[in-house]
Amino acid sequence: MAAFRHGKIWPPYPTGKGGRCLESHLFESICSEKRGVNPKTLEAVITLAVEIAREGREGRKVGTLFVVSDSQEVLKRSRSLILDPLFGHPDEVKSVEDPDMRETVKELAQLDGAFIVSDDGVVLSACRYISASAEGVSLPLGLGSRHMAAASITHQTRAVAVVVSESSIVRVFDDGELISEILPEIWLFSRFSLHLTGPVSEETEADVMVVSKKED
Ligand SMILES: Nc1ncnc2c1ncn2[C@@H]1O[C@H](COP(=O)(O)OP(=O)(O)OP(=O)(O)O)[C@@H](O)[C@H]1O
Repeated sequence: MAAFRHGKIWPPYPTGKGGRCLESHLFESICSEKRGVNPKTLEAVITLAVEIAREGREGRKVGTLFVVSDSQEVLKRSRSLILDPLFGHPDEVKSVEDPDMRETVKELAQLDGAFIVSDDGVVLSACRYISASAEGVSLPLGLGSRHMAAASITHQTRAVAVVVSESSIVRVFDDGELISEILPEIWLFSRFSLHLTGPVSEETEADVMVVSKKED
């Protein structure tokens, strides 16, 4: 079972085989204090998102969305698509750093909708439809409704959103803007098109590339 321990993804990928372990400082520039969300929670969510993008589920690609922090405002701007599978479970078992919870999230990620994660790292709700208005949000062309929901909710609240695209790219949104694209190894061997525009920085480690918008 994969786990997030001491700032590392462990065991290495693919799960159960020999290989590398991804040091968490690859995500440090994304998870800085200036995002206004708990950096430890954001890092755990991004690491989980990269795991989902790389592993998929039962041989299939999986896409999903995490909305991190400002959870009361995010809950107000979203609704359950089905009876919430996380409802009624104590917060102690719903930490995004807990290996059992991470496996549960990977299973639930196959369902429609978003996960809502509190600033202190509790996965509060799953399968949420985000109904934030897209007014004033400009998204790079070619991204669909999951990405629009991520951009919109971060425009309307103080949350940061992490999208796992079914095309195995992880994208991070803050303040209604795409701020980072994370490419697992499959993309590094082929042509890929980034949606970030303007000056960007690139970091590569253990077959993961992080491309981030350069801060002003
Ligand atoms: N407002 C929303 N809130 C939560 N989830 C959404 C919302 N809109 C779409 N989704 C989810 O995104 C899924 C894919 O939609 P779509 O293909 O339009 O998105 P996309 O941005 O192109 O994502 P991908 O790159 O994964 O295909 C939907 O099946 C649904 O589960």
